[in-house]
Amino acid sequence: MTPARTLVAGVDTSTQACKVVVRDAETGAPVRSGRAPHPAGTEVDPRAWEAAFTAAADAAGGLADVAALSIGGQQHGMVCLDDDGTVVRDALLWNDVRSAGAASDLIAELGDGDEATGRQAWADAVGLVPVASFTAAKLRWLADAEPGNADRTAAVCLPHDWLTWRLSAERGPGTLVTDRGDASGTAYWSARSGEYRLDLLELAMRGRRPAVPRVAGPAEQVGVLAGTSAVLGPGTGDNAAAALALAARPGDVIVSIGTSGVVSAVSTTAVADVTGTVAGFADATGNHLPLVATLNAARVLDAAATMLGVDHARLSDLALSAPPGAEGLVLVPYLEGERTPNLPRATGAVHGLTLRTATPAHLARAAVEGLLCGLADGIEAVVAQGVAVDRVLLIGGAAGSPAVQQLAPGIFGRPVLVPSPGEYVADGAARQAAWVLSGAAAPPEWALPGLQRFESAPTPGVRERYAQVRGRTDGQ
Ligand SMILES: Nc1ncnc2c1ncn2[C@@H]1O[C@H](COP(=O)(O)OP(=O)(O)O)[C@@H](O)[C@H]1O
Ligand SMILES: O=C(CO)[C@@H](O)[C@H](O)COP(=O)(O)O
Repeated sequence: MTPARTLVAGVDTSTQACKVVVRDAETGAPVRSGRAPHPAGTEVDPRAWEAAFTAAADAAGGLADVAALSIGGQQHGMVCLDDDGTVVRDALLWNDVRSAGAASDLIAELGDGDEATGRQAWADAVGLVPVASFTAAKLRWLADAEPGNADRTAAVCLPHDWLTWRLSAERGPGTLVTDRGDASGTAYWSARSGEYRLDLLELAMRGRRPAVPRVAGPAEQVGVLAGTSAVLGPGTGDNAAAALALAARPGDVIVSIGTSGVVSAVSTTAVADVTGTVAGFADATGNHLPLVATLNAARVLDAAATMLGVDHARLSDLALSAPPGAEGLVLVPYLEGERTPNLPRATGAVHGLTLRTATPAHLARAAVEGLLCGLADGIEAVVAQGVAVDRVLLIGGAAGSPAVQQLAPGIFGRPVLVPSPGEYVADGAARQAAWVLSGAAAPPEWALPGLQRFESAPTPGVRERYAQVRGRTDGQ
C-alpha cells in the first residue's frame, strides 16, 4: 500500500473570484481545484468572500484532508471591524477611487502643505506615496465621509487577513494576523523597518487609532482551520503569492494581467520612489517586491471584446490581423480611472480614427497595444529604481491571450516567458502552507511550471505614439 500523501491548500481571494487549489505538500503536484465568483463592484460585503471561499472549497472537493492552508488575496482593501468583530461597512477595494482626494490630502499634510515635501516624507516613512488604492487613503475617506463608521471601527484589516481570521478556530480579540507582503500595501507599515507607523494610521483616521493585525513571519503558523486540525499560514498579498509560486528571484520581473495590471520584481533591498510610480512593497519570504500597478488590465480586453461583440479568442485573432501600431489608432485604457499614472478621474479614449482604421481589427489591436504600453511603462519605472531585469514572466487571466503573448515582446522590447496556464496566486499560497507545515528554513522545492518563450523585434514606435496620445488624456 502506498503511504497517504500530505496535502495543502492555497486560496486566491481575488477581485473577481475565489480560487482554491489543493496540492501535494512535498512535490507541489496539483491534486484538485475549484473556484467561485465574487460580486462585481469596488465596494463589497466581505461576507461574500467567505461564501465564495466555501463554494470554491466545495468545488475543489472539500478541505477535510488538507494539513495546511494559506490565503493570498487582493491587496489594500479596507475591512473595518467593530468591537464585536462585525464588519462596519462594505469593504472598499483597491480599485475604488473615491479616496483619491484623501490620498492628496495625506501627502500635503505630511509635507506641511508642500506636496514635494509630503511625497518625500511618505516615501521615507513607508516606501510609497499615497494613491486612492492604499488602505490609508481609504481610511481617511472614511474618517471624513462617514465619521460615525470611523468611530465604530475598532480594528482594520485587509481582505486576506479577514478571511484567514474568519476561517480560524480562534477569533478572540487580538487574533487578527497579516504578513509583510500585505501589510506593506497599507501605507502605515514600512517594509524597510518592518514596523507599523501607527502615527500615519492615526493621521489617516484623524486621531483614531484602531487595532491592526499582528505581522507574522513568512512561515509562521498563525492558527488552525476551524473544525479541523489543519494549520493556517499567514497568507499574503496576491502579487507576493504569485512571486512565491514562481520561485521568483532577483532579476525576475513578473507582469500580471488580471483585474489589475502589475509589474513586480523580487529585490533584496527596499525601494522608496518619491514619484510614487513604484511602490516599495515586501514579498512573502523576507525580501522586497517593488511594484507598479494599473487599474486597467484584463478588463480592457473584456471591454474591447464586448464593444466588438466577439469572444476573447476572436479578439485575439482580430488584433493579430492588424498591422503594428494599428496604423495610428491608439486606445488609452483608463476605463476605471487610473492609478499609474495617477489619474483617478480619467476615462478611456480612442485616438486616430480614420476611415482606414475604423475596423474591428484595428480596434482590437489598439486595445491590446494600449494595455501593453501601460505595462511597458511599469517595467521602465521598475528598472529606473535600479532593479535588474533578466527575465519577464507573464501571468494572470489575460496572459492566456495569444495576441498578448505575441505582441508583448515587441512592446516591452524584451523576450517574454509565459508559464503554463495556472492559478499562480493560489499556488503561491499553497506553497506557503507547505512551508509552514514543514517548519523548514526555506519553502519546499516544488517543480516549476513549464515556460513558453515569446520573442519578436522591438516596436518602439508603438510606445512613442501611445505616449503622445496618453499625454493628452488627463481625465480632468
Ligand atoms: N484568453 C483570455 N484573453 C483575455 N482575457 C482573458 C482570457 N482569459 C481570461 N481573461 C480575463 O482575465 C480576467 C481574470 O483574470 P484573473 O487573473 O483571474 O483576475 P483576478 O485575479 O483579478 O480575479 C477576466 O477579466 C477575464 O475575462
Ligand atoms: O492593487 C493591487 C496591487 O497593488 C492589485 O494587484 C490587487 O492586489 C488586485 O489584484 P487582482 O485582483 O488583479 O489579482
